[in-house]
Amino acid sequence: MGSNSIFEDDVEIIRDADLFTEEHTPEKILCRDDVMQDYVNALKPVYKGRPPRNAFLYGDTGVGKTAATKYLLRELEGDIRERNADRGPDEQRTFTHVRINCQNIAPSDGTASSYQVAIALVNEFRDDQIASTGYASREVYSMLYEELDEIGGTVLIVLDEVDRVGESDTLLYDLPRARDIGYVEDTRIGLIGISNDYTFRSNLSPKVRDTLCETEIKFPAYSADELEEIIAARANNALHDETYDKEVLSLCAALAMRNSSGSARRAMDLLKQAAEHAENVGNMPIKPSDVYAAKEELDYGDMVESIIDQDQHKQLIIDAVARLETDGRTPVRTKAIHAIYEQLASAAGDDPLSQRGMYNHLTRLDMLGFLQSFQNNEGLRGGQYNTYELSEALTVRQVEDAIDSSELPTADVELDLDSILVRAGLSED
Ligand SMILES: Nc1ncnc2c1ncn2[C@@H]1O[C@H](COP(=O)(O)OP(=O)(O)OP(=O)(O)O)[C@@H](O)[C@H]1O
Repeated sequence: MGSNSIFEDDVEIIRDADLFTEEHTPEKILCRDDVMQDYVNALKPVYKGRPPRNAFLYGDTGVGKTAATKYLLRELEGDIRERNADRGPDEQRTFTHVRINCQNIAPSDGTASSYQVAIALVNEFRDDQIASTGYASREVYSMLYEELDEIGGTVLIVLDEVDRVGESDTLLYDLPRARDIGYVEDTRIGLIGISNDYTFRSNLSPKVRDTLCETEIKFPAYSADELEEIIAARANNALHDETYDKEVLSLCAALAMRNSSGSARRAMDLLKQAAEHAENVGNMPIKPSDVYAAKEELDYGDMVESIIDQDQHKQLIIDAVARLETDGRTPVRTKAIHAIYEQLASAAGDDPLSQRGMYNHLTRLDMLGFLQSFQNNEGLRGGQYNTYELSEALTVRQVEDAIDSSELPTADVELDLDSILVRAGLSED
């Protein structure tokens, strides 16, 4: 059944790519027995038709918080449905759950307000969506409680990345109390907050903390063996038989352990990317070299992403240093970086920061590992000064990719570095 399509590979390794997506909920949650038992206990009241408990789940990225939540909510829903099937109309239990990722509704460099979370929740419940601005807060909250009241039974609201909910955490306080306060009559509301920010809990106002953290469940990082077990189970369904061996799985687990502090997501991404790499180059089975290539590709993308996550000033400074680097002028002094940065900021329609203002960002970029600094000492005459270049972890191409992908209009701006530097009173060298 061969195909002549140019899109066909000689070898096919991936059987079901959907199993590698974030949307996929695993059939089983492996290696999490203790945690799962605590979580099951926290959800039992819902099954029994009692007032729900609120819960706060925390742990590093990729340790199964979301997967465990999606899995248990699915189980809970199924078990309640089964239970209802055996009971009469008076004994039916209604259970509804929604999950919002607060990161998706927060602006890129800020936090989501209670107002924005409320709008997102209203839109989860309604077919006719409301706009994200233009309503008075009171109006939005009353729409939300109206919707919740109409649903009845128990409603569990899962707020993933709950640390992205900002200072005004009214909603986190009000939602679990809605019935006591009288905002809703019949519906019982439970809140599940998920976070990988350890400081978030202690920053909550005490009254919110006491409610949300009624049950706290800590998800520890996985060991390399656990990571291997988790990806082996996924590989079993997602990849064709005999396209991979234990060595490849161990390598993915070890690299995820070493570079990404026990993240199952990283181990999974490495395996998927290695499988794709093997298909592209025609390796069968997957080789360790495919895994290393996958690691390179993922690291490359991570760095680009983390530049995109920086605020505009920092992106422009990195862009300025990259341009100086392309021109062979790095390591370079602050004044020269500022001269180029100033032009880029103006081109981007930004008010350029003063050299001093920019310097704070520059030292931060050095600390964050985007830039590398050198201390120079020219004695009494020259004094002490720093010079900068892109850090070893960062290439000019990555910076260009990041600037291209972010919404900065400077990607196409050509600068004549020579004349800018001369104008700034900086000689050629
Ligand atoms: N114990 C497990 N068994 C099976 N799959 C798992 C397990 N833990 C994690 N995974 C898988 O690893 C990936 C990352 O897990 P998940 O999204 O649950 O992490 P998280 O802790 O919620 O991370 P984040 O804080 O970044 O959202 C998902 O593809 C998930 O299916």
